[in-house]
Amino acid sequence: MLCAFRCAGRGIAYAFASQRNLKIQLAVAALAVAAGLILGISRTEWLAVVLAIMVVAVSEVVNTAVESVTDLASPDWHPLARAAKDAGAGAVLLASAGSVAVGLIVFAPHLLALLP
Ligand SMILES: Nc1ncnc2c1ncn2[C@@H]1O[C@H](COP(=O)(O)OP(=O)(O)OP(=O)(O)O)[C@@H](O)[C@H]1O
Repeated sequence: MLCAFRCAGRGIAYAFASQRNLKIQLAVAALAVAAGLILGISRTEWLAVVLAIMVVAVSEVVNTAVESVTDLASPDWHPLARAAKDAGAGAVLLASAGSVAVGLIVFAPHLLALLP
C-alpha cells in the first residue's frame, strides 16, 4: 500500500520533471483557483474547475507514460511509435481545450458582472 503511493508519487514527479507543459498547466491551475477564491464561484462551479484541472493533469501524466514506453519500445522511427505519441499529444490537446471551455463558462459571467 505504502509502495503504491510512493511509486505513484515518483511517476507524478517524473512527469513534472520531464514535461514543461505540466509546469505551465500547474501555473494556470493556480491562477484558476485564485480567481475562483477571489470571485467567490459556487460549489458547482468549483466542481467543474477542479475536474478540468485534474483531467488535464491526468492526461499529461498518462502522455508521459506513453512517451516513455514508446521511446523504450521504439527508439528508432516507426509509424506506430508516431501514432502512439500523436495520440498521447491529442489526448492532452482535447483535455486542454475542454478546460479552456470550462474556464470561459465559469469565469466569464463573474468577470462580466464586475464591469461597470
Ligand atoms: N520513434 C518515433 N517514431 C516516429 N515518430 C516519432 C518518434 N518519436 C517521436 N515521433 C514524432 O515526433 C513527435 C514529437 O515527439 P516527441 O518525443 O518530441 O514528443 P513531444 O510530445 O514533443 O514530447 P515532449 O513534450 O516531452 O517534448 C511525435 O508526436 C511523433 O509524431
